[in-house]
Amino acid sequence: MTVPAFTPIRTERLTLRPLGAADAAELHRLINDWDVVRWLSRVPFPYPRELADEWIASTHRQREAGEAWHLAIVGQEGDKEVLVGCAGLMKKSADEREAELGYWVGRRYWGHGVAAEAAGRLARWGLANLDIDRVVASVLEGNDRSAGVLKRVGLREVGTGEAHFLARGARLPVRLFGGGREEVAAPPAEPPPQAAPTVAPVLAAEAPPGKKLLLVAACALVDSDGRVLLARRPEGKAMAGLWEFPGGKLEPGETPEEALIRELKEELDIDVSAACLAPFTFASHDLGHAHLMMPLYLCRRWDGTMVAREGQALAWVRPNKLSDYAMPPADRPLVAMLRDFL
Ligand SMILES: Nc1nc2c([nH]c(=O)n2[C@H]2C[C@H](O)[C@@H](COP(=O)(O)OP(=O)(O)OP(=O)(O)O)O2)c(=O)[nH]1
Repeated sequence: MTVPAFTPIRTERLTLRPLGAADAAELHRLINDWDVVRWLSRVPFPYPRELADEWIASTHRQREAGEAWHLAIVGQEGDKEVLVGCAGLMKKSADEREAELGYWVGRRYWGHGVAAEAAGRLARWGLANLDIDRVVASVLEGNDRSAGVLKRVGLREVGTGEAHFLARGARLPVRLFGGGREEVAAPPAEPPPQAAPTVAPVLAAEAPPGKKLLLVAACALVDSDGRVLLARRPEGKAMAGLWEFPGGKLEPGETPEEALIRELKEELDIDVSAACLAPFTFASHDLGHAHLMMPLYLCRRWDGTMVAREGQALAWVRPNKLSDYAMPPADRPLVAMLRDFL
């Protein structure tokens, strides 16, 4: 199996990238510090220098096996790249749909929000790109700084437990945290500007009662082998990491067919004519904040070479394998209908 090269993950100030042999000396210098190690469960103290080399090599094997993604947190000092700490996501097994988030930051970089920036981005990246639905973490009782980081990432405290702490040679109480896509969403956006008090009652009176109807047009593209195209919702969108039928929201004044022709061009660079869009079925689903009404079309003919223009992962899937892909809840009945029809 070939594992694609890992594309570094960037935040405003930091880069998360695989560790290399050249990081070992600095990693050792940062982690061989009781104030760092005393909060970490799987790290010995003192930390032998050779362990840094061994551990870095093991991170590559674990990533290739699809079990763990341990990454260097790297910052900039002037024009120099500096190792700041490490962050990782670990699965108990490759087919597990949950990953444990862990991180540490070298003492000299404390107090700058580095851990929350790196751990938050890694958690969102994991939910969008690994086949997981939940991120969990634990912190040693008394480590309030780390509990604060997890809360800023969006994880909720869900209970207590115990874990073995290697450097302390004991089982100790931990606080447990967890969260899914909803909780670990993108950082809160700027609050919308407050409407002037004189205007607000007028707006309220004009707002239609009931839930907003969200109109989305979607398409099952079917190739000559009878496989269906699924696209993965990218990081930053709601339900990131779930697989969906290409498509999108109707813009004002658009028909569903027009919206689909536009979306298929924008997302996949293909040209589709309205005559090739066959109405198939629809989804009607409560999204909480709105009600989704989504016609699903079938399309077997298009022009142009398909390109994932938004960097989204694509998969051509046999109808009987569609249910192996995690999809938004609204799509579940559609999958069953497609399987029966195709
Ligand atoms: N395209 C598509 N959307 C789906 C599917 N299932 C499902 O629940 N949805 C929901 C997810 C979103 O709430 C909504 C689509 O909105 P979106 O944000 O992806 O639409 P868009 O492409 O216009 O995106 P944007 O420009 O607003 O970012 O429909 C599906 O199979 N395909």
